[in-house]
Amino acid sequence: MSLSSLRLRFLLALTALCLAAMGALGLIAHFIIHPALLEEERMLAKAELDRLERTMDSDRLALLAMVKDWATWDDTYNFMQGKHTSYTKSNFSRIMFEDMNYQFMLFFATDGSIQWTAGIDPVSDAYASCPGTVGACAWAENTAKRLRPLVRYRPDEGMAYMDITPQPVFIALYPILRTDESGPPQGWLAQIRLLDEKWQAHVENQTGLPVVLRSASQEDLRQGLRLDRPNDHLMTISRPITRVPGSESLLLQSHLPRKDFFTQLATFRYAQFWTAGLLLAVIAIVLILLESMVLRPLRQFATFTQRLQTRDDNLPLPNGLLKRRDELGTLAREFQQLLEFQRRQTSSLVELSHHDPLTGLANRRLFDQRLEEALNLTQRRSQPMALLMVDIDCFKAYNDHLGHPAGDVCLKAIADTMQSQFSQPLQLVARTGGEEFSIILPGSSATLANRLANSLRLAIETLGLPHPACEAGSVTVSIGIGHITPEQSRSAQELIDAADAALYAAKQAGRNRVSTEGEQVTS
Ligand SMILES: Nc1nc2c(ncn2[C@@H]2O[C@H](COP(=O)(O)OP(=O)(O)OP(=O)(O)O)[C@@H](O)[C@H]2O)c(=O)[nH]1
Repeated sequence: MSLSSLRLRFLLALTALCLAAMGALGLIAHFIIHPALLEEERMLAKAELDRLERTMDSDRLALLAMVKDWATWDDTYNFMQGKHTSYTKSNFSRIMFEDMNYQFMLFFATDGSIQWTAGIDPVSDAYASCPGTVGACAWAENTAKRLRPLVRYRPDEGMAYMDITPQPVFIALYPILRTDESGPPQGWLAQIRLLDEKWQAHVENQTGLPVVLRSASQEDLRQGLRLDRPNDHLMTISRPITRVPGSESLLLQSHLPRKDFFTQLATFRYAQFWTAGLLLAVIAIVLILLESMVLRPLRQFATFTQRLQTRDDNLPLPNGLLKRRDELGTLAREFQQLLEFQRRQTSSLVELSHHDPLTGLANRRLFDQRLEEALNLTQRRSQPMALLMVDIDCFKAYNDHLGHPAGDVCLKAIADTMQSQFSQPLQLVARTGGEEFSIILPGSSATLANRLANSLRLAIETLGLPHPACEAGSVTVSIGIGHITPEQSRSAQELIDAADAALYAAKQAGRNRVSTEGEQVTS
C-alpha cells in the first residue's frame, strides 16, 4: 500500500483520531474524573466523621441530662447541706454504677472541695464510696484536681465535655440545685463515663465506624480535617474536636473502607473501556464502509483506465460501477458516455484517414498496409495472389467534355461497380490515384485474376456511361495484373510495378482490355 493511497491515509487519519480520542479519555480520567472521585470520597469520609461526632455528642449530652437529673434533685441538695444522712447508702452501689454506665461521681462543695466520691476505680476496678478523695477514694483526686478550676469559674451552668487524660472520658458537670432548679447552688456534681473499649464497641455498633481518640498534636491542630489514604483498602480521617479551654486537645479519628471509590473508579474504567472499544468498532466499520463504498470502486475505476491504456478493445466499465446510484455511479456513467463519444470520434477519424471521401473506397495508405498484410498471409499459407491495377480510359477527355463534376459521378459509379464485384473477405478495392484503382486478390492465381478482371471490365463497359470522346462511345477501363505464385517471394513494390507494367501494356494495346504480366495482351 503506497503512502499516498487513500486507504492508508484514511487509516492513518482514523488511527490518529482514535488515539486522540483515547488520549482525551485518559486526560479526562486523570484530570477530571479521578480528582472528582477523590473529592467525593473526601466529602463522604467527612460526612461519616460528622455522623460519628454527632453520635458521640448525643452520648455526651445524654450524660449531661443524667447529671442534671441527679444535681437538681432535692435529696442531693439536702445531702450537700448535710441533711440527708442515708443518701449515699440508699443511692450508690456498684450495680447502680455498672447499670447506669457511670464510672464514678464527684460531689464538689461550693468551695471546690470534694464532699463525696462514689464509683469504680478505672485502674483497679474497685468500688468505693467515701467522703473526699482520701483512703479508698484517693484514685479520684487527679480528676478532682482537673475539674476544680472549672467548678470555680462556671458555677451557674451545666457542661459536658470529653477529656483524655489519663484516659478518654466524658465528664458532665452540673450545679447542685433544688428539684425546681432554685438555688443557691450547694456545689457541683460531676459524673464521669469512661470511653473504654465497651463504649467504643457501642459507638461502632451504632455508626458502623471504628472510633479512635487520642491527644492532638500541634500538627493535627494546624491541619484540621485530615484524610490519609495509606493503601487502596482503607483511609483514615481525623479532626481535632471541641475542647474545653485549658484542657488538652483531642483528635477524633476513624478508618473507612475505600470500596466506594474503587467501585466508582471501576465503573468509570468499564465505561472508558467500552467507549474505547466502541470507538475502535466505529472506526473499523467506517474503514470497511469506506473500502466497500469508495475505495474498491475507485480501484476498479483505476484498473479499468490502466487496461484502457494498454489495450482499447471496447472494454466496458464494470457493471457494478455503472449501476451504482451514488456519485460514483454518476461519474462512471458520465465516463462511459465520454468514452463512447471518444471511441466514435476515433473510429470516424480512422475511417477518414483510411478512405477516399469521393468514392468511399480504401485510400493509398490503407491499400499499402493491406497489401503488406495480404503478402504475408498468402506467403504463410503458400497461396497465390494477384493485384489488379485499373485505369479509366481517356478520362481527361471525359472531364474536358462533360466537366469535372460529371467526372466525379463517373468515378463513383465505377468505384461502386468494383466494390460490388470484389466483396469477398480479404479482397480490397482501393483508389490509389486520380482515376486509377487497385484491387488486392489474396488466394487468386493469374488465371482467376484474369477472369475476374475481364468480368470487371465488361461490367464497367456494360454500365454504358456515355463517353463522347471515346471510340467505344462509353466509359471503359484498362486493367493490368501482377501476381505471385506460392513458390515466389516478392515485395509489395515489385508486385505493384508488375501490375503497373501490365496496365501500361494494356493501354498500349489499345485500351479497354486486360493485360497479365508475362502474357500477351489480348483484345
Ligand atoms: N473529375 C475528376 N477528374 C479527375 C480526378 N482525379 C484525376 N482526374 C482527372 O483524370 C485525368 C487523367 O488523365 P490522364 O492521366 O491524362 O489519362 P487519360 O486521359 O485517362 O488517358 P489514358 O489513361 O491514357 O487513357 C486528368 O484529367 C485528371 O484531371 C477526380 O477526382 N475527378
